[in-house]
Amino acid sequence: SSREEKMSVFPQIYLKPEVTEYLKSVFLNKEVVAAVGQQEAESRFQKLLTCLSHPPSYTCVRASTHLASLDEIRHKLEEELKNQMCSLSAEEVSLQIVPHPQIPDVLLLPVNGPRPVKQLSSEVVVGAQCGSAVLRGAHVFAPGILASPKHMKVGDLISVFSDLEGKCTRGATSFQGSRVFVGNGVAEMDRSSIFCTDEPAKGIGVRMVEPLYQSPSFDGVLPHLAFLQNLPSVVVGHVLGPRPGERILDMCAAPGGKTCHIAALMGDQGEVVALDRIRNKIDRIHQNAQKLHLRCVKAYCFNSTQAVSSDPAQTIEGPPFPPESFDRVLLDAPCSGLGKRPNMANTWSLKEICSYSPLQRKLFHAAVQLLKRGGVLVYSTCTVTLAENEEQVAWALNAFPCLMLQPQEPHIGAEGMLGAGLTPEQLRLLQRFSPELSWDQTEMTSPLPCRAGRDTIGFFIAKFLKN
Ligand SMILES: C[S@@+](CC[C@H](N)C(=O)[O-])C[C@H]1O[C@@H](n2cnc3c(N)ncnc32)[C@H](O)[C@@H]1O
Repeated sequence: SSREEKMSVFPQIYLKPEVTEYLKSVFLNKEVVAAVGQQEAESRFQKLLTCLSHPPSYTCVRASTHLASLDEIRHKLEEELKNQMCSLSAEEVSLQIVPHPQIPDVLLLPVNGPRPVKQLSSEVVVGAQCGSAVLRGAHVFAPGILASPKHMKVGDLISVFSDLEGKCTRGATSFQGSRVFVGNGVAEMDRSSIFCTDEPAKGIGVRMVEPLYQSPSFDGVLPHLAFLQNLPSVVVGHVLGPRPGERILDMCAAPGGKTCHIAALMGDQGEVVALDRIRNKIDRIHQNAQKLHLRCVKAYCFNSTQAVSSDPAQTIEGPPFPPESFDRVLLDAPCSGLGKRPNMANTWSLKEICSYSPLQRKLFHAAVQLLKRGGVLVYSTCTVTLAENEEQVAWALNAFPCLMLQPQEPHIGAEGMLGAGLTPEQLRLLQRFSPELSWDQTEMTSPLPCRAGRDTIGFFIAKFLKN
């Protein structure tokens, strides 16, 4: 269709063939095929592979409504971004910031793209992660640069390419492997200050002037009021529903996006305990909490599978904790991450993709023990497999008879996917963000708030009550 041509500028996400086969068997499982037919199931799977390599059509900002009203934040943001864009030509400045109709602390900004941009002969190659950030409005930071022309000088106009499979060596002068064009920019550093320094280079290396997908760059813009976060991640905080004064556990918290949201929803009253296994990621949680003026966050480096204390008289403040210590627990589990967008290539083996389920169950065990009776447990992932989502729910309901699925508020994603043996009522209680379901109906002309509920990263949320 013409929309396909307009929307799909990148090839489908590249996965190892064994991973593609596996995912196909998931999306074309017996229950799904029986319900929608072979052809529709196949079509959804192909759309999934296509939309994963493309960025969502809007940028989602979580507004610090614990510090100012949404309207104030929207006006300030408009001012800031207008200043930033004054260098662009008048017709390019069409700034539209829209509040989400169902989520009281979300502002949406449309992404303009894909735009027709001409490739130049001078080329910079960046890592895939950097390339994805550029597609979501970022400039190129020096550490992301892998290859640059031999004589690149400040002010040179260059095309930026993303290295899909991580094959480009740092410091190369050219690269012919698989890569995609993400736009044009102006070099802010010359080659020698990027590669020939004792310390790793810092700051913007290439300022994007003609990005393929254009959205305002949020680097340093109102850092205490505007936090970039994927829409489903913001939904998680609301579904957890923390209240002022409660004690909340965020078991896999770094870099703390959801932790800070939870603290903000509590008006910074109570306690949010944030754990993560990786030490240097704990600093990021502290930095984010400080940036957003939140004091009720306590972050610890800890393996959450060991977070339950066997000593019921445990009195120290930090982990491990006695059973039934928390009013609510968030398990935003480490996962295969296959829902992330844009993601043009994933070089993982099937074994790696399938390695998360046992860890998720261990974490789930600890989560259930640490939760008070009458408390709420939210389980979430940013992946699309059944094994890490609906099958984990089926397992949990069986392993912990005290758990009951709960309705979610807001519920803007689809329901759970068929194939894990859950009942229709159970599936309706689950929230699965499935961008493939509306990839070619999500007209760019349809109103932004409508698009925003569907054109998201792939994501999954389950909410339980412990009796
Ligand atoms: C999906 S990310 C969390 C994102 C975070 N909730 C946010 O919204 O910013 C999963 C995190 O789990 C952490 N992790 C993995 N295994 C863990 C374990 N056994 N205990 C604690 N944290 C773990 C990883 O280091 C990673 O930061």
